[in-house]
Amino acid sequence: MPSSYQIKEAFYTLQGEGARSGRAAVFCRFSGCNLWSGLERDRAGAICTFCDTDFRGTDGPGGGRFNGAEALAEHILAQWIGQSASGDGSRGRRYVVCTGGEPLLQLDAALIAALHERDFEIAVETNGTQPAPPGIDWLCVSPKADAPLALRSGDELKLVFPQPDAPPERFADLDFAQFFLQPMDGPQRAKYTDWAVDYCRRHPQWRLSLQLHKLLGIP
Ligand SMILES: C[S@@+](CC[C@H](N)C(=O)[O-])C[C@H]1O[C@@H](n2cnc3c(N)ncnc32)[C@H](O)[C@@H]1O
Ligand SMILES: Nc1nc2[nH]cc(C(=O)O)c2c(=O)[nH]1
Ligand code: SF4
Ligand SMILES: [Mg+2]
Repeated sequence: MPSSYQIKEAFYTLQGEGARSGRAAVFCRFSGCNLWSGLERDRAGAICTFCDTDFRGTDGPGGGRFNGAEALAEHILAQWIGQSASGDGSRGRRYVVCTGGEPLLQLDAALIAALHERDFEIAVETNGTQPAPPGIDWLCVSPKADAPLALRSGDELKLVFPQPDAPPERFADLDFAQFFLQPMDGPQRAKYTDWAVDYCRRHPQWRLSLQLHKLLGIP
């Protein structure tokens, strides 16, 4: 039986965070997360309490229930409006960012194969608590203080900062190619941004990730 995927929304924009910020991508936001129900009444008691995202249900723009990997991959392809570059094909390659919610609760080998068949490079934004299927091209892990990490290597580690029980030093020796601090959005964002700037100045292993899409007012 083919898998069924629940998608909150799917949209074409620029990646706003981390090493690949500025790159055109289809964002596929999977519904549901293992660290919070997504209901405001549950937030204070959740494992992850600072989430900036509505990932409940399938009612967002481009959202829905998809029966099978082929159907979802076709839907993602339909969002891609970028032109392919001339040349050897590696420039301007199709790019999909699987996020959520927690994408690794649903992303599987069938969907990875169906996206690769459509010439997508596949990125994942994950809280790192779930094992990852093989074939992901770009893995971004964003640890949460109270959630043990199953994924301890990858392309980038992007820590929302500050988290009192998750100082950057806790992650600095893990096997990632790049390390980012992303100021926690909310009422204190300006102050946390100053703190993150200060930390990156003193610890050059870490780079600053601003959420570009919020600064620009794009999705
Ligand atoms: C909404 S999460 C979805 C993917 C996955 N569940 C995760 O946590 O990585 C996408 C990214 O937004 C970050 N994020 C969530 N809430 C944030 C906030 N209030 N301020 C800054 N970044 C935030 C997460 O840490 C993660 O890097
Ligand atoms: N433009 C844009 N970039 C993003 N990078 C990570 C996002 C996410 O919600 O996972 C996100 C998002 O929601 N929008
Ligand atoms: S783990 Fe990610 S999606 Fe889940 S509540 Fe935290 S930030 Fe939001
Ligand atoms: Mg977001």
